[in-house]
Amino acid sequence: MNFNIKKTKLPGCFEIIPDKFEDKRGTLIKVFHKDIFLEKHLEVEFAEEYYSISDKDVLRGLHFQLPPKDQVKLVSCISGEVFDVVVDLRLGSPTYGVFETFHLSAKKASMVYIPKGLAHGFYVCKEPAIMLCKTSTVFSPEYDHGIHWSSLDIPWPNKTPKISEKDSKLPIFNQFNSPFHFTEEVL
Ligand SMILES: Cc1cn([C@H]2C[C@H](O)[C@@H](COP(=O)(O)OP(=O)(O)O[C@H]3O[C@@H](C)C(=O)[C@@H](O)[C@H]3O)O2)c(=O)[nH]c1=O
Repeated sequence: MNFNIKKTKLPGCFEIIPDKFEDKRGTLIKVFHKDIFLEKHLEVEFAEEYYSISDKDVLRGLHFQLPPKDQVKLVSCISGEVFDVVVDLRLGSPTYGVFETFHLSAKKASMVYIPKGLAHGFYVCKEPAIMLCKTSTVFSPEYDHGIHWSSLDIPWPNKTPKISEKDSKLPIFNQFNSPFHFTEEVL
């Protein structure tokens, strides 16, 4: 088995397309393989894994943890469909302030590998959307932070999504003083 690792325009951020094993019963998809990830120079030390279940029109994000609790994330949509977004917040990055979008679905099965210093969020196009997320550090509420979803003219499919009260109070990108710095290591 293998993973097709596609570069995105954001250094260190990849779309990962796993092999699909299909037979008359259905499909089997592997979302992580330590040796292959090591070979491809991807993070293998994940500290937590969780999933969220969301209805249509829900938007979660754009989230990240602040240093020193910043984290690599590996996300995939295992039910429904989402419009997924990452934003580069790394000062000195050639793509600082640039976003990348992905269409993730249970059917397509691709994943997004998100390095430290990027904000992440998604909008639910088809419910129930189940998003699986591995993180390289444990959840730390004091370091949990984000930028407002409406930052940067991201072409969200819906301009009036359902969001949490916490997300409605996040600062917009232009008012966020980024503590993240770009390092060549992610290339
Ligand atoms: C993310 C997270 C939340 N929680 C708790 C805090 C809160 O009471 C409840 C819901 O948290 P939130 O509102 O932050 O959940 P949510 O908005 O789904 O947060 C997620 O959004 C997407 C976009 C991501 O990228 C994820 O990494 C994560 O930040 O779950 C944990 O205990 N551990 C966790 O790892």
